[in-house]
Amino acid sequence: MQQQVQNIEYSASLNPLKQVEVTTNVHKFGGSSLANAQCINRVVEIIKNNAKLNDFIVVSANGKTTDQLFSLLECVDDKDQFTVQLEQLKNDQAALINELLDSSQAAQLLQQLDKDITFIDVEFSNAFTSNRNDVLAFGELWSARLLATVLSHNVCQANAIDARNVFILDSTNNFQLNEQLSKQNINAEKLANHLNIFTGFIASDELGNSHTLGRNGSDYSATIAAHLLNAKNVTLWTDVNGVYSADPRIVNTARKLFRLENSVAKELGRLGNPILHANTLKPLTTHNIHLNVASSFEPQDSGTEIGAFGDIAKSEISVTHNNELIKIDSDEFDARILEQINTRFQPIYQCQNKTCFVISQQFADLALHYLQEQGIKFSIKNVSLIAVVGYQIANRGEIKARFKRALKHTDIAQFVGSSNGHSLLAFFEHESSVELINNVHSQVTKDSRNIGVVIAGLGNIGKRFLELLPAQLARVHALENVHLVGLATSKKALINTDGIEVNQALELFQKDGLAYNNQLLLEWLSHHPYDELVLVDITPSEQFSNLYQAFFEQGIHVISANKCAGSSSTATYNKLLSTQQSTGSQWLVNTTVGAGLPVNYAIKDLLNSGDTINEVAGIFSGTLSWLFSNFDGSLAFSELLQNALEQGFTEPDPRDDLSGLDVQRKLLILARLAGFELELEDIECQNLVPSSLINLSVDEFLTQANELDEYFADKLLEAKQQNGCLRYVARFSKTETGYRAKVGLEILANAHAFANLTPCDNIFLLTTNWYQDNPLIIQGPGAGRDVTAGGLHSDLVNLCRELAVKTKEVEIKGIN
Ligand SMILES: NC(=O)C1=CN([C@@H]2O[C@H](COP(=O)(O)OP(=O)(O)OC[C@H]3O[C@@H](n4cnc5c(N)ncnc54)[C@H](OP(=O)(O)O)[C@@H]3O)[C@@H](O)[C@H]2O)C=CC1
Ligand SMILES: N[C@@H](CC=O)C(=O)O
Repeated sequence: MQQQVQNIEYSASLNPLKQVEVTTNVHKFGGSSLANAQCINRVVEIIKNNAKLNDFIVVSANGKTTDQLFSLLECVDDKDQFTVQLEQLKNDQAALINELLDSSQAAQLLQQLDKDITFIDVEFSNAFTSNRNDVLAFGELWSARLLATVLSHNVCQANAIDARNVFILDSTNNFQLNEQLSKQNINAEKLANHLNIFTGFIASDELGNSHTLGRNGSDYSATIAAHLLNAKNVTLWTDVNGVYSADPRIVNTARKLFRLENSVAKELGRLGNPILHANTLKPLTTHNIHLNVASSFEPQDSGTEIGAFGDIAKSEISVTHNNELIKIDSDEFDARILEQINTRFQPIYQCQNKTCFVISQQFADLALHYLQEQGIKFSIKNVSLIAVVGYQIANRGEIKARFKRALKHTDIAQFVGSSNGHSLLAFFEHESSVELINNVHSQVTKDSRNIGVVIAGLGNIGKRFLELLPAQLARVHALENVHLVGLATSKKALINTDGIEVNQALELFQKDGLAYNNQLLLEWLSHHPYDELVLVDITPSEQFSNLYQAFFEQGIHVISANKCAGSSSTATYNKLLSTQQSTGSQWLVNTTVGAGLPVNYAIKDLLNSGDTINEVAGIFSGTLSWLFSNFDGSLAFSELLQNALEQGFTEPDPRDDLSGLDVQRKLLILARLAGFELELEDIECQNLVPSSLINLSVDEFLTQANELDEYFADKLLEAKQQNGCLRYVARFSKTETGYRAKVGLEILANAHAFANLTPCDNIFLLTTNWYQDNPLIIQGPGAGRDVTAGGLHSDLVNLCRELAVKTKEVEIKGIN
């Protein structure tokens, strides 16, 4: 059982790193989630992993129990049938109890079950005249008692509560909930340091009569309980894994909506969404309760969170349809009748001149009966609806235009914006076809995928990347739905699921960033609310690169400037590649070699075109290129090194350049891209750092860097004596038996192609089958803030372009 040892928990919604006060949470499990012993065991696991003591667990009746009870009530004139069905019901319940508990644990529940079955039998003899709801209540009662007993024996103390002792409906006021009394009751009934298992669906009035809360009443029970308990979160654990941008059984490109603004969710419920029900959402208005829809069959999946959010969540658009509506027309409606219609039949639409309204067919009989009773003359028509729903969508001209475009070839009876502005409604006098619904969905949601970006590393290159981000987001169409949602350095992180204002990102990071650890970061990343999440790694950290495996497992995309993962061991690297490919994550590494130069892209293109890479050679270090191009003896080598550091060319620790490690890593990355399998140690490497400087801190090394001067002065003299120059060269070539790979200092003739570079330039010579006598050359600045940050932006744009054309079909699990 997950007990909060300290009195803190982490906010799941906006800033996951922020500690918030512990509050009561409510979890609701529907009938299909509790259908059999296996399902109940799964629910116990979910409770262990997601609930804490003092939380409320609201349960529906197991599986089809409510249907069985309804069926018994129908048997009023058929004793034989009643007896058979009652026996079946008893056996089913007893079997469930016996499967989940040993005989001593089960005894009391079985005894209680016998009593309940006798009660139903007696009620049958009375023709169920007065206590129908008492019979129906057994479904939830049995479910709550069983779960409480299983939890008590296996997890922690649990207490079953009969909601009829809590929720009191006022029979003198349209059976509205008596909030004050119900609040007192819930506080009196709950037990501290227990899990409180609460029956959904049922309530009673002040006279003690049982009532049910109607279709999907248990969801409603959960949100009422949350409201009375001042709970912050309600999770509806159900058989679907969230709310989609359209019914995924019909639209297989529907997107899961990870977050839905309260008012939009209510609108979906009002229009007949099969998961969100208008009543369930009613209690959410009063305080800031977040409602989560999650799957008990796939509890690790992020579901849909409903609450108060910022602009990113508010931009979500969905399409809902309803073929089971009737339109009632009359010119005899007066204010009193309209008020009754509004309170009793939840109209989806009412015409402006008040001569018609549209209601769900489930209310049709009641509504028609009511109008007849009132002597109103009216006509009715079956109609259907396709609605586009989103925050203040009625005011979004471009969506309205796209919706209309999708309906171009269809007869529309009415096209209106809802009075609350959150939906555009098109009514038809025929059923909406699957094709039409798909067409509307693809037209109105076509670029609504949200991409979150997290930047790790805000140093030399990271800061420049961030500086360039606002202009890129404003300028590049492919980045239209890209949102900066996280920033991290080694010490602190800022995550804001609602988006971090890009123009003030660094200030916000300084002000609001919080200490974090990788575990916390991974937890958030595994439940992020975006269609796609991109992590831009601009750290030099091997430890951070060890998280890639987890990122790829979560389907997160990575853009690396960090070279560690690309040059890790073959086993690690291959595992990363295979995970990345299996989950569809993208891994872009262009800046790991040559900064912004497109050498990685060039190698990939050559291979794609059927060519073979036979040799890669060149100057791969911007720092060493700059140093050796400028080193003519007029300044000490260590002075030049300091200068290269200040210009942002070097690694955070310049010994990674001087030791050859940086070049060795780059050669390995390119060789792997070219299709060779080798380890870093397979590349011979000349280390230019003397042993006296190896074990120092970076600061100590820089202070003592003049120890390098004599060695390099001698080397320069040697080169001059040979009429040559010093260059640190990388060479890889395919041989008959495998390959040869080395990086090291060479004296080159002054006329050599590698000798005549602009300081800091890299040069890559690619010798291939097709570029044999005249190798392909890529040359240009190979290090520095602008070119590297620019290269990372190029990767981001390329990635977003790929993601824009990615189609993801919904896998329907659990939806029936
Ligand atoms: N300079 C260049 O031209 C090029 C550089 N690169 C690569 O870019 C990367 C960054 O270089 P540069 O900006 O110069 O480095 P800096 O040292 O200037 O900045 C590094 C940043 O990474 C952060 N960081 C370090 N470790 C971690 C960690 N474990 N988790 C999260 N954040 C961490 C640091 O945070 P803190 O401040 O808290 O330590 C700092 O913000 C390197 O991998 C480098 O090889 C690639 C191509 C070209
Ligand atoms: N320190 C590196 C930076 C780019 O990778 C270099 O100098 O090339």
